[in-house]
Amino acid sequence: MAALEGVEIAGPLNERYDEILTPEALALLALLQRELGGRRKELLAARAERQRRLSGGGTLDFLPETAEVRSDDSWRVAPPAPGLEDRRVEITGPTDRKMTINALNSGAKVWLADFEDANTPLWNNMIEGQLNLRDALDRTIDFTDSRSGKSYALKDDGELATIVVRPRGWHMEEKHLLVDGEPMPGSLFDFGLYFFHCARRQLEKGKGPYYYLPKMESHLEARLWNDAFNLAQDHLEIPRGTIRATVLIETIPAAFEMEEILYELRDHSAGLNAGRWDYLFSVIKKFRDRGADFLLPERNAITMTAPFMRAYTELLVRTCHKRGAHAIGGMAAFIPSRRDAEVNKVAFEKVRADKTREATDGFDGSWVAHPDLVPVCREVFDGVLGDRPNQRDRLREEVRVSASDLLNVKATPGDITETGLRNNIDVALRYLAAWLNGSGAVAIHNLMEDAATAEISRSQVWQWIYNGVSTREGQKITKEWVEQLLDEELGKIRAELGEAFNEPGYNEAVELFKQVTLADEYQEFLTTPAYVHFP
Ligand SMILES: CC(=O)SCCNC(=O)CCNC(=O)[C@H](O)C(C)(C)COP(=O)(O)OP(=O)(O)OC[C@H]1O[C@@H](n2cnc3c(N)ncnc32)[C@H](O)[C@@H]1OP(=O)(O)O
Ligand SMILES: O=CC(=O)O
Ligand SMILES: [Mg+2]
Repeated sequence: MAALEGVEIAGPLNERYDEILTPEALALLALLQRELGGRRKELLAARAERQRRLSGGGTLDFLPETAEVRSDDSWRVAPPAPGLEDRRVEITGPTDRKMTINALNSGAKVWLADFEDANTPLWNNMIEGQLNLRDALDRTIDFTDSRSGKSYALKDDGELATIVVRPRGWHMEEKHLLVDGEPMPGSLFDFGLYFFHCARRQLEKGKGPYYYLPKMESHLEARLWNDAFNLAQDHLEIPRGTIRATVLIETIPAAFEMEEILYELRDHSAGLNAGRWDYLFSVIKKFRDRGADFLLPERNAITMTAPFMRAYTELLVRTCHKRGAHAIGGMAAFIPSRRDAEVNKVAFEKVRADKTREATDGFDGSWVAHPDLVPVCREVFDGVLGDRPNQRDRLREEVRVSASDLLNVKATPGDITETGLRNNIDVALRYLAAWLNGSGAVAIHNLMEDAATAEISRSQVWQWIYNGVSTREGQKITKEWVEQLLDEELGKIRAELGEAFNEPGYNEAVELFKQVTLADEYQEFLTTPAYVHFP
């Protein structure tokens, strides 16, 4: 349907979707795409070019052409915006109606409202998520669970978390909105719709339009975001610098450009976050064909104390605080259970230890995946921060991190075992089945799984096959063996789920799994071929 000159909506217009896809909102999206879409494509091509260099034996290093940005001590990012001074606990999660209310009520300082790792980009999820955010700001959101009869409503405004929206990354497209015949970039679609509908609503409440920016690979990608912000602010006559964005440093190339990323976004910057799961995925992806020097142990064996992970988080805190920016910690994957006291105990202990390390290292706050973990994270940061809203004054000037520290992957302790291989297969299958069914975040074996963690699982399998790796037990990992284990793991899931086993869903998951692990060519993102499965 042509909604505006050159703009076509190719998805169904369900109830209330016209409240989000208004001609004025679509005009902003078209402007963003027409002005910035070409540069987005060039930057994606630059990613591919960098990959060719890495696959050819190249390396990553701090950029000589931006040395001045790093050595110039005079610049700082903008001061924290209202609602973002104190970020000691941030809860993350998808934007369905119940989770929206639960997250806002959770007692966390910030809610990362997720259109990305924790979300399946079904058309319905994208538009209804925008409606839920707008309804939450208008306080017209409520929800009654038809099964339990439980009703949900927002607490008073003063008790709610500050909303920070995470749009999709630069690589994804929203195929249900075409501008001049081309799919709209998912990033600009999510950013633009939230900005159009909620920027003024947020300002009226004394806060602002805030974002988390995922999966960037260079400071030039940050510059593109900054230009999108200026374009959108000018278009709606909202002063430049009103938007604030926290960038996830979750790719290995971006770790070499942290300071430049802050610089590009300095008038809009709200700091950096250590997105550990995508970071691990990126390390595997970028060096997937480089043999033993870049082989990590199986995913459950890799911890934040591995030397290359410490180098990255230490550098992140140091860089942020040098520039007056917040440094926010990442996600410990342990999920509590309200039904199993032992699972709960383990989750609390693990999360407490993780948050303690972060708070001691100088982070200003951190993420949790579940409301029951909010008090754990808050207590730990209260212990370090006391009444101070953050510890940006802890400069960590003693930290020294070199390029080789960031790339020191092979010093990571741990093994590759048959159990680890089976776990990667099992988790990837279960996650893919859930994702295709519309859930982008799920608890599997008491761990939070989302797009980033699933990327690690499937990339490890591809990397082990490609590099002819043998398990600790001495068995070589081949396509044939993986296919055999795939059948076995699928059989176990079928037996465990019984009648709940969704045969067509798992068949699709298996097909996708094979596509992203057994094909000779590596797929850059699991979600790209997966998205093709949606109408
Ligand atoms: C790598 C990264 O990017 S990390 C960030 C992205 N990942 C995420 O955001 C994951 C967020 N977490 C989640 O989605 C969920 O916690 C899951 C899927 C892992 C587990 O969810 P569930 O199985 O529903 O957990 P559980 O049954 O214990 O939930 C208990 C209650 O807490 C609520 N809840 C759980 N997690 C969240 C959350 N993140 N936000 C809001 N509410 C939540 C549930 O809705 C449920 O509410 P109810 O009692 O009113 O029905
Ligand atoms: O988005 C966060 C991550 O760890 O990935
Ligand atoms: Mg991520």
